[in-house]
Amino acid sequence: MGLLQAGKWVDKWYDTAKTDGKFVRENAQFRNWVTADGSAGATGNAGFKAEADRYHLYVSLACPWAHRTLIFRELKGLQHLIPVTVVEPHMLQNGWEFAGAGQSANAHHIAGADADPLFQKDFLYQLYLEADHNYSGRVTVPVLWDKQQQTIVSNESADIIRMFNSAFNDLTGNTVDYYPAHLQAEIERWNTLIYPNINNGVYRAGFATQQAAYEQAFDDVFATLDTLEQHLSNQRYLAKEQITEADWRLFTTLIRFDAVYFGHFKTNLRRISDYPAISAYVRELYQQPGIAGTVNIEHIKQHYYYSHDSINPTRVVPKGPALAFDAPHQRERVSK
Ligand SMILES: N[C@@H](CCC(=O)N[C@@H](CS)C(=O)NCC(=O)O)C(=O)O
Repeated sequence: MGLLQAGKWVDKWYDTAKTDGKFVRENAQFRNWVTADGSAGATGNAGFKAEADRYHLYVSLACPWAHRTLIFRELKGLQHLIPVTVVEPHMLQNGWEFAGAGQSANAHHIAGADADPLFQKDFLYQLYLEADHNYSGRVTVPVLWDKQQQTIVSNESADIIRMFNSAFNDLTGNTVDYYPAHLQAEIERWNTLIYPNINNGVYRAGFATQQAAYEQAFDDVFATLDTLEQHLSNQRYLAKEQITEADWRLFTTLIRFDAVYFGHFKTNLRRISDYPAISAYVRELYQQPGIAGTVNIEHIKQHYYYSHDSINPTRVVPKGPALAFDAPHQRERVSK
């Protein structure tokens, strides 16, 4: 694990020395937007028009942030417009790597990872350098690449799913809206609760290097899960009557929770399977068309347990737990 400093790869772990052992996530730096007509989006530059055979998505199947973008690619019928490349789950001294030549010592090829079809790179950091040869910062997935301008459109999943939600509608004819105007305030309210306390909350617990920082994150995670359990006991989805962006953003953390966060990140007060409403809600989302195919528990477990050797130095990957996301959910019984 490492980062780029003025275009040079440096192998070092997160620095929590200056933050009392707290993990502080760095902001994504490529923040352009694909739009229907190529006009500028909320941030970044204009010039990224929604077109077929122009954009390429790089993801890890292990990563909850990248997972959001894969889900929206499915839900919005973008599979034929935006090809996807999956990195190896083991993220080691060279960061994320592609299948094929040049693997780091210790890295094993895991089924389902791809070579880089655009540049035949070995490592994801080399793709970042194609976009900016002087880049300084973390090298993260997801990456939405523009083959025309030969640059990264965005490496921020929250933005990429909003682009996928609407920018390509004229090309796909798929107008299902996961961020509808009348629910936006409520979606934002949920995102504001769930991002720091759940999505990033499990990371704050897992990457904390001091007891107090860990315990604060742990308490935030379980206080918020209690709030969610109560809400989802009476409401089928987060924002009223329909599945929205807020549900999918929550889903990618919940689906990983019992397999990795409970053990590896020590968020172990309760499992998701101990929460009746939340666990049925996860099963309902998992059983939506196209979603099960985006969930790869093997990549998820291999990534976390094998890559983070400061947390799990033996790199032994657990066999369990048994998971039953296909079991009946019976969420139609919950009033909307
Ligand atoms: N803000 C980014 C965060 C992405 C992110 O942190 N991805 C992780 C994998 S789950 C990563 O690539 N980490 C590598 C690193 O931090 O060096 C997003 O949501 O897109």
